[in-house]
Amino acid sequence: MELGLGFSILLGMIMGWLFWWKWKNKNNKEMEKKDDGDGGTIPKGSLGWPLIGETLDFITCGYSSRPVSFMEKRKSLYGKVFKSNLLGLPVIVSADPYVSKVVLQNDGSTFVPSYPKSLTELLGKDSILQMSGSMHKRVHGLIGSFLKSPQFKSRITREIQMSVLISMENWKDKNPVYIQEETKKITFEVLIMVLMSIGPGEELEFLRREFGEFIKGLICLPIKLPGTRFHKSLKAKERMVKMVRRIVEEKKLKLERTTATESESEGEGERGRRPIMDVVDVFLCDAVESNNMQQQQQRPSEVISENLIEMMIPGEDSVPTLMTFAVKYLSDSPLALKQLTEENMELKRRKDSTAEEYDWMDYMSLPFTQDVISETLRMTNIINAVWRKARKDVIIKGYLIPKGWCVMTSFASIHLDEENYENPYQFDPWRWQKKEGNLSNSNCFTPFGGGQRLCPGFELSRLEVSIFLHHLVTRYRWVAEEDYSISFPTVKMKKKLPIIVTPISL
Ligand code: HEM
Repeated sequence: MELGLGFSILLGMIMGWLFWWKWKNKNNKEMEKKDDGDGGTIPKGSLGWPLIGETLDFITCGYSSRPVSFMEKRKSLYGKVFKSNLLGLPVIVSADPYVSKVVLQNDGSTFVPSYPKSLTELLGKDSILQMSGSMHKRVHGLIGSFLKSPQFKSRITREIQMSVLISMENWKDKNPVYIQEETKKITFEVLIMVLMSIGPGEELEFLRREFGEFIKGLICLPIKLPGTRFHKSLKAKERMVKMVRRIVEEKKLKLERTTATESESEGEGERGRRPIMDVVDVFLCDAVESNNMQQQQQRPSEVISENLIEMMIPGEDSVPTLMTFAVKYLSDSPLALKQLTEENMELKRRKDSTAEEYDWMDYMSLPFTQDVISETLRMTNIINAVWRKARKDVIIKGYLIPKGWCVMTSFASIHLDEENYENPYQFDPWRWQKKEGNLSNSNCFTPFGGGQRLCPGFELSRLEVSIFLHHLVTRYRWVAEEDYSISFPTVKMKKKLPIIVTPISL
């Protein structure tokens, strides 16, 4: 009896699989028929196994020492643009700089961001990462202009310096120093300062703890049952929203009072003088200035709080990873470390002799330091790809991307392609001085994405790393203990990069 039941289930599964396979092939053939009509062809490639597609190979390569091997294998079979099926979705993978550029530069009319379900649910419907069109353009512009403003730059330079120096102060008693942990503490402090002007203390620690809990659920099964990973993340987010909302409301009250006083005493012209200290101010002032307070009052603090929490996601892990890998590459490349130290010592001597404060430009205009950062970004591929979904059929360079399919623009494949970079696996900051061939082609270097969604934090990230490296090499010598990188699900050093530091006596 049991044998009979088992056999029936097995037969049922085989029949189901055959139907699915037949249906899928029919669908593909229909798609390919479409190719002839309008001039584009769906790229070559394989959709892999039923349901799982090529996901297993994708993940296995991700865990290996060479995560781009998934792309490399298929590039050699099908070319730089190929089709696949990943995480249950039909995908066009692009390792072609031009195709990726066209996808990234789209204004949202053809391509919209595509994220795993767990992430979209945790972010909520008003999320910046998911919005598109004119609303996205406005919010992106507001954040970008704030982060580029001279007032912000000079204030944040001082804040970052302070945070780096306080952290490094204790290092000599800490050996070994775990770079990945130390940098995470520094950059989280900076991020929260940028977003809502909260300095070290209980509130910062609360956010650090809850955010750590929240992000664990970004890539998991989106099941809301108590006890599940996803449910714990949702709860952590609720606690954060509650706290951030209080801060937003306090600031809003202050802003409303100032606005009322201004209108009574000095008139409209004075509004531009309101100091904008952080991203909360940016959002609140925008609401006032666009005379939008009424609409904003319906659910303002909630949406602003959610947006702020969501802005922590791209900023929280990426900058410390960049710092950690810069230290790793420099530890393995004594010549680069020597040149970087000389350049930074020169700046330190100049500053010490004049007793002048450092400003944004002092750090950002060190050419070799910037080359070290570019080379670290190229090799580390912190965000190795972005995903978009096609809202309609589109043809790029003769490739048809069907409506509903995703496009994965693989930055890592382009950054590690020997057609674009000679000896791509070699850490060579000097290559940026030559600026030959494809190095001058900005489509071949996109660690911060591109087009409408170009990372608004790109200069801030470079500044943070420049300040960190400056104070590291002018204060300490170090020896790195053995460690190695892992790439899945995110890039990091397996043992958090322990280093033994010795203070430099000048
Ligand atoms: C090394 C550090 C960083 C890297 C490599 C990085 C990379 C990226 C990339 C590739 C994107 C584009 C995503 C897409 O096209 O869908 C992006 C978007 C974004 N990044 Fe960064 N990021 C970094 C640091 C930061 C920091 C410090 C902040 C916060 C201040 C930040 C805030 C954002 C935001 C808000 C977006 C979304 C922009 C939009 O969709 O309009 N990022 N980042």
